[in-house]
Amino acid sequence: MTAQILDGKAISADIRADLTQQVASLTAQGQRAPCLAVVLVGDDPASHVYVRNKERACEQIGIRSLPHRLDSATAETDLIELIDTLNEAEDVDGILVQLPLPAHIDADRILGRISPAKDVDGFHPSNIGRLLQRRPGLRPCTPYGVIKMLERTNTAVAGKRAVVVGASNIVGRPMAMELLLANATVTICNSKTRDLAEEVGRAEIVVAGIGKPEFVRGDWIAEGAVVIDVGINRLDDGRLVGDVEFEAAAQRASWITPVPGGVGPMTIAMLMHNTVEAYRARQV
Ligand SMILES: Nc1nc(=O)c2c([nH]1)NC[C@@H]1CN(c3ccc(C(=O)N[C@@H](CCC(=O)O)C(=O)O)cc3)C=[N+]21
Repeated sequence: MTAQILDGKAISADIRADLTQQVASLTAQGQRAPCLAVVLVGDDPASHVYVRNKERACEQIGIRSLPHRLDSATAETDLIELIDTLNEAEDVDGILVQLPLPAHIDADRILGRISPAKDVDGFHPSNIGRLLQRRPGLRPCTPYGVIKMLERTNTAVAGKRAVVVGASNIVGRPMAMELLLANATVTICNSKTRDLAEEVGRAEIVVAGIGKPEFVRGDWIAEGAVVIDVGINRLDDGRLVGDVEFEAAAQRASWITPVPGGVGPMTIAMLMHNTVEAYRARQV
């Protein structure tokens, strides 16, 4: 089998076009535009690129973006003060604090300070807890985007054997909860998993989020599996590769996501989706 490409860029564009229409109809009714506050601490060049991409997506959709670029030496107490101000601001619907934060700032404390109603990343313990209890609030963007991609393959997720490789707080764990919410039979693999090739080989849906270039070998993939690659790794030669050995996996999979142009653009689309959802939930 040779896999069909699951085109995250195209699906993301569809979702963003739909959001553009929704926002246009809100503002045509005289309502204010949704607003996303984006907080960036320090001068990590990759973070600046990501934040610029998020601002561009906002602009395209008609979401107001409110950037806060802070010095890398910013004290944790000052950042907390800013979060509190944004939590209180009537005209701010979503708050995104770009990760990673400088080492002297406790990221968990900051993420936990964001009002759950404005937590468009879906990282707040309250939103994670709601997902665990299958009454989701705002949902983590990357796993939510993966679910939207699976919908596009017309694969029924319910009853499928899904294997998530990686158990991080922002990808693996919430991904497993999303798949369980969709009634898949879910296995979460971690760095101690004994026979990873065997676990992956049983999967009808594989989601890789490990952060190691081409870590999942193509010959582990079962014939006809759907392969979702969340990894984005920049190699020394400048190439961008995922966590899956793409060419070999594509020989066996029914669907596969490319890197770039796969899950990455979906993360941004779902961030925009969450901002509009947070806006709607906050209107009277
Ligand atoms: N609070 C917070 N929320 C995040 O969601 C968050 C974050 N912090 N910190 C950094 C990571 C990373 N991330 C990406 C989103 C989109 C692409 C993306 O669209 N990538 C494109 C282009 C890749 C490239 O050329 O570099 C692609 O995969 O096709 C990548 C990475 C969001 N993150």
